[in-house]
Amino acid sequence: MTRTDDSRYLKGGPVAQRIIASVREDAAIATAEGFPPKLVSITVGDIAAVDVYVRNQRAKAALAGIGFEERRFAADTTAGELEAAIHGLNADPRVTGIIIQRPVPAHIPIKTLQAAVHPLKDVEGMHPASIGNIVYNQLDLAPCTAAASVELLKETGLELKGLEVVVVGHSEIVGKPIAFLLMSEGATVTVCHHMTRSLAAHARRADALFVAVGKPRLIKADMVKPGAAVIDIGINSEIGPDGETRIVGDVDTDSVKEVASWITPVPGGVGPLTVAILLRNTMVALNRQRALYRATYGVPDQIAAE
Ligand SMILES: Nc1nc(=O)c2c([nH]1)NC[C@@H]1CN(c3ccc(C(=O)N[C@@H](CCC(=O)O)C(=O)O)cc3)C=[N+]21
Repeated sequence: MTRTDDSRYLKGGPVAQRIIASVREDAAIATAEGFPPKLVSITVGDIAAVDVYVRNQRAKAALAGIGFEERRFAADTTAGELEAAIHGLNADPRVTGIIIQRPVPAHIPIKTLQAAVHPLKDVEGMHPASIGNIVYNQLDLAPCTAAASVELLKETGLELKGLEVVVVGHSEIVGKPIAFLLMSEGATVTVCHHMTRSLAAHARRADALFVAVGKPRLIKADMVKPGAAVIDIGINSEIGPDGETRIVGDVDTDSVKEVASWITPVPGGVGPLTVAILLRNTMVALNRQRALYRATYGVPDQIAAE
């Protein structure tokens, strides 16, 4: 089977546009009903990798009709001060979702911060209660990058039930949630990491290979099964041959695209979809909050009838 280069590329942009268009409709309805969605981003210190993400969040939130507010804290802010700020946002009914941009400075325990976000406002899906939902097969709100990666695999049309999947990288924010999402979809999942003995032997068995470790060109053509789908989640910046800084993933795209049937480009693959999923998660969170509001206060008709 011969395919053009372009048909091998699994691009995130078109899928992201579809999701954002649907979020935009839902956000307009919710706003008209008196529940405007609003996302608050928390950044601690100055990190270039976070800047790109926040810039895209702001732009896409505006497109979708979701309010966006950025709270920037100095690198020497204490964990206590950040927790207090999060508690304030939890209590503010105008705030739908809170996202803590990672990484945070080393003196801040990220898990404590993530756990401080009220589970109903956890649009990142990183609270222990949210991760627990994934384990229990409730998949409507998952960590954004993981959900984006799985969404792109679905674009291939491959049957996930029984699919041999290998995930390289076992981070809490990407690798582990991908493994749980795919297990819930019926895939057979192997998770590899820095202690794995033969990465190549595992990777070569995969019908779908997910890579999220932060090592440029870790995955070469001889580690990929012919016809596989390769989802590259790495974001590494390096100096290109022209002396300019460029972003590359964890996969040696030029060689792997000759072997794989599908490959996500970096940039233009998982990244744009990650932002779209964050906005979709914000609407899921809003709907959960509205359901709780209704359950607590009832609908006007019911109250009048009592
Ligand atoms: N709590 C938390 N959750 C995250 O998911 C998270 C984070 N912190 N910290 C930073 C990293 C990085 N990240 C990106 C997401 C999308 C693009 C993105 O949209 N990239 C586009 C455009 C790049 C560009 O505009 O240059 C692309 O790949 O095509 C980039 C980076 C999420 N992260």
